[in-house]
Amino acid sequence: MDISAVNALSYEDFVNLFGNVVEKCPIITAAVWSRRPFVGLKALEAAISEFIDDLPESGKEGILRCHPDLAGRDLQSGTLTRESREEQGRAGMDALNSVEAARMAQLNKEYKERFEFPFVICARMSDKADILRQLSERCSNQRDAERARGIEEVKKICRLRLQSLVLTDASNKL
Ligand SMILES: NC(=O)N[C@H]1NC(=O)NC1=O
Repeated sequence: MDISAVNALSYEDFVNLFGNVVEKCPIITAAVWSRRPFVGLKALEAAISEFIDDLPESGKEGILRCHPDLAGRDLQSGTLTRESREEQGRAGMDALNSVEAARMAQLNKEYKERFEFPFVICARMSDKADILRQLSERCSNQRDAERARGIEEVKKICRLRLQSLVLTDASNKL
């Protein structure tokens, strides 16, 4: 799918296709449609980043709170979004042994108690050992730094989701 095809999409089709590039935040996609025409995929990505950066801190925390825990309840009950299921699966989150699963659950809980939003990391750029290590390390960060770090991870997830949609045949579903 080239950028002229992206620019030609109605807002309904645009939101259908790109609505989950930021997890469970289709409002972001719906808002950036107004920024067409995009000169390329990077410009679309930049428009999403700018929208996020312009939000108040509470809005950024809201985005983080829309993310499911890694190896959490949604994964166990099969209620993850398709994108999140693939990402968590690739990082081995669906194949933790009982010791790893207990550690992940405990650290996710500690993280949420400390920051009041979930730990977010771009799972496709990590593996389970790295995720556990970073989760443990990031638990001792300051809240502001951790909010900013989580948002940087959201942007990495978004970039990879956009690339998979535009550079593969997924867009043929339109
Ligand atoms: N909590 C969290 O990081 N969730 C995610 N990360 C990712 O790459 N996909 C997700 O759903």
